[in-house]
Amino acid sequence: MKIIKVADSTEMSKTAGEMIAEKVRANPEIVLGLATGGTPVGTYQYLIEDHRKKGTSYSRVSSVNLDEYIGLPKTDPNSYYSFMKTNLFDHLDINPEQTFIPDGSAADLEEECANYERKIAALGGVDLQLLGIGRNGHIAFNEPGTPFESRTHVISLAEDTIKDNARFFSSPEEVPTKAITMGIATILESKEIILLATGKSKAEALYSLVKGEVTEDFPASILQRHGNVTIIADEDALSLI
Ligand SMILES: O=P(O)(O)OC[C@H]1O[C@](O)(CO)[C@@H](O)[C@@H]1O
Repeated sequence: MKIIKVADSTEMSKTAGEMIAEKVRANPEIVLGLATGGTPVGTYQYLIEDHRKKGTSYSRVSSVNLDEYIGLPKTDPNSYYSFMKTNLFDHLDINPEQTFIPDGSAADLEEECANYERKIAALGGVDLQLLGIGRNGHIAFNEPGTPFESRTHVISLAEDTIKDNARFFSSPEEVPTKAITMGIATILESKEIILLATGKSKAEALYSLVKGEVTEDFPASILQRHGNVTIIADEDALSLI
């Protein structure tokens, strides 16, 4: 694993944004795997600025998102569909029909999971996957205990995750308790992974990710077995390493 230590979240966003924009310019048909949460927002702002100033084009890029809440309509500001439109897609020249997010309102969720896997396969897999990390070690919404061989599936969110994500909602009771998430095996098939983290609250998680035992109790630990992972994190998040 390659670790890039930066001063703060602004520098992290710039470093990650530059890497991603460069890869898009090198391969205009790249398949990007995209993440939500607070951490990647600055990176998306960098990509938008780079698109405006340098003209990096996303017209032939495809994207697949990691996860989506179940039970929120797409139009809800807290759905990841809305998050991606607001924070990224509406500001790029990406074709909305080439952006894929699991449908958390699908009538048949199992079928939706199988369809999502088929979509990723039809795109030829993910070239570059952006990841955040939960304090409990989740990647996407793969909570502790999720099998490493899992593919896109429905998951019940851990109490910790509901508490952590309550900051985006008016109250913890409004946080959905279930989600569709790409599986761990699905994520591991990405050709390249960039994981972002900032702040002291992620320091223990980064320690376990880099130095801990590879165990399903800490899903992100499996990244030790992937051959092309770059962690971009600030000094606080890397303070235990
Ligand atoms: O970036 P944040 O908001 O700390 O979230 C970390 C992780 O948690 C999630 O938001 C899911 O809870 C992921 O999408 C993200 O990678």
